[in-house]
Amino acid sequence: MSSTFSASDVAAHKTKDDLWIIVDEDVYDLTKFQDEHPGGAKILTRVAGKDASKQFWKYHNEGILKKFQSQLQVGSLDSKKKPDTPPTPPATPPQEAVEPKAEPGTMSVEPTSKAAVSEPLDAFGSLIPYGDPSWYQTYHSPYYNETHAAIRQEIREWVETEIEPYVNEWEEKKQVPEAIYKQMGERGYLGGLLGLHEYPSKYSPFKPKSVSTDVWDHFHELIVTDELSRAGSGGLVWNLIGGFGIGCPPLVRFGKPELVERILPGILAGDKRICLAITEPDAGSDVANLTCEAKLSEDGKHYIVNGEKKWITNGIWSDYFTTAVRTGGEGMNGVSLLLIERAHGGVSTRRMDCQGVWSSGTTYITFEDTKVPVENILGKENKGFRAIMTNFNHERIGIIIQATRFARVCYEESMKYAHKRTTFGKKLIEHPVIRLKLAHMARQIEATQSWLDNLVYQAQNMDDTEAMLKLGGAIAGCKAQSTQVFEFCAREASQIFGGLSYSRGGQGAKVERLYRDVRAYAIPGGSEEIMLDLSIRQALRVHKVLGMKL
Ligand code: HEM
Repeated sequence: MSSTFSASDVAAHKTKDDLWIIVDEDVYDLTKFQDEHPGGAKILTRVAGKDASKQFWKYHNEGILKKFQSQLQVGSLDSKKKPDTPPTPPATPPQEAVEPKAEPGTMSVEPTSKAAVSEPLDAFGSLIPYGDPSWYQTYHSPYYNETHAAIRQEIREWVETEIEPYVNEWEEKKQVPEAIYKQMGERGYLGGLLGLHEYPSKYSPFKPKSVSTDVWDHFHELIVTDELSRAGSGGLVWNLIGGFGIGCPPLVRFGKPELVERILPGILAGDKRICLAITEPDAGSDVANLTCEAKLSEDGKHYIVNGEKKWITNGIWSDYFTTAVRTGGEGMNGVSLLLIERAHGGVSTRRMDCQGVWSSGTTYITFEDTKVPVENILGKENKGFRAIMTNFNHERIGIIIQATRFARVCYEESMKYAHKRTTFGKKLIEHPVIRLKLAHMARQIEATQSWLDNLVYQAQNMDDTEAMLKLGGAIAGCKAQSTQVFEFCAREASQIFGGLSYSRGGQGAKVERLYRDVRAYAIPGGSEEIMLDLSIRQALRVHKVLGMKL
């Protein structure tokens, strides 16, 4: 935007038929827009020709400007400085600035050894305390390095410009544009979201731009999911990675080489979609009891599949279905995993209307005499249960990452709003009752993040079998922890936003939406009740083997 104006130039456009305003030294022509302005036209005429920054920020958040800027901005004030790189606080504060004084009741302790101390990274993001994980905010971390910072920067830029401003619209339409999913492939992100120890370069036609695939690890994967979640929409995240993140890993791990070579590159490029079909109308967390049957044809070349699947994320858009079927007798030893292709025929999908995650495409599927070649089996016949269990850890880690970031979004939005909104003559942040709410949110978010980071580090350093056995319990416990924290934060944020989070859209949009998304996290992937019980049972089983003494 090259045109520059003086404040008096703008002041000349002060009528309903010629209505300009200034927001943060940028000039907007609202003449045509005023009649479609959701806040009304009259309120705009009151600030016509003037600097309306204060009024603007009272009623809107950043996303609005990003969305409308290209359409409405006509220039900037001549007083506006050219943008230069924003000053970032140094990662290590200068020596003289550090004068820690112990608060009453605290102790000042000298570090005893510097051997294990990693250098903190430069500051990134808003620096709202606890608004991002601590490694974003110049604190030390044993897990994150410059390559993690690079992928974080790349995704945040993409999400803030091309996704976040449009999320409300997409959610109402219950669909994310296909182009966004395609970009997930073209940006090389899909290949990095499989929970593998190595990036599958051989099969991925595209690679991430800012990080070499040689160093790609579980923390890069965590960051992709985490930064996507900052858009504050479970529907968006599940649309993009919900089906893929749980449906594709079993294909990669257990599929026959010819099958993997034939279909994986198209999936990783973002051209084809895959989902995981396990849950049935009568079998949710109780996987061993599923009834969808796959009978071997007389010539032994095909399975004939009949049955129903329910609450399947992305099913309506999927080309491939990683499906749990009964190939043998009752219980877990009669279950197999089969890669069913829509092209096999006999596959019907219909959208289900749900409380939350609207743009995720929750689906009811029926298989009627679907003829699947035996080559499409994933792993061995009747040994599918183990594959499903291995997959659960990856799925649950994904849920923990998302739920923890959503809790943080609720907290961050509340913190920003508490600095804007005045009640009873004081900003909300000046009321102790509001600070108490924020404190209870922050302490739980930080505790969950630390547990999550530790679990990801463990998973990174264990092989799949060890991780499945040793981490299964803790991941289940952390899943329940993260969804309860998410639920708590969504509730508290909603109380802070009041009516703004009861109506849809506007400043409370993220909080309103996330509040509706809570159950989509607390129930699937193992309900909280089952997760908590498993967290103890599984840990006891493992620690008995480790030599537990009671
Ligand atoms: C670039 C200029 C502006 C744009 C693009 C814009 C856009 C919007 C949009 C999209 C909404 C719907 C709510 C949301 O999604 O956040 C809205 C609501 C509103 N706007 Fe604006 N607006 C602009 C300027 C202003 C100004 C200068 C004022 C005040 C003087 C104002 C007052 C309001 C009010 C009161 C609401 C309703 C808020 C609510 O429902 O709580 N807007 N605006």
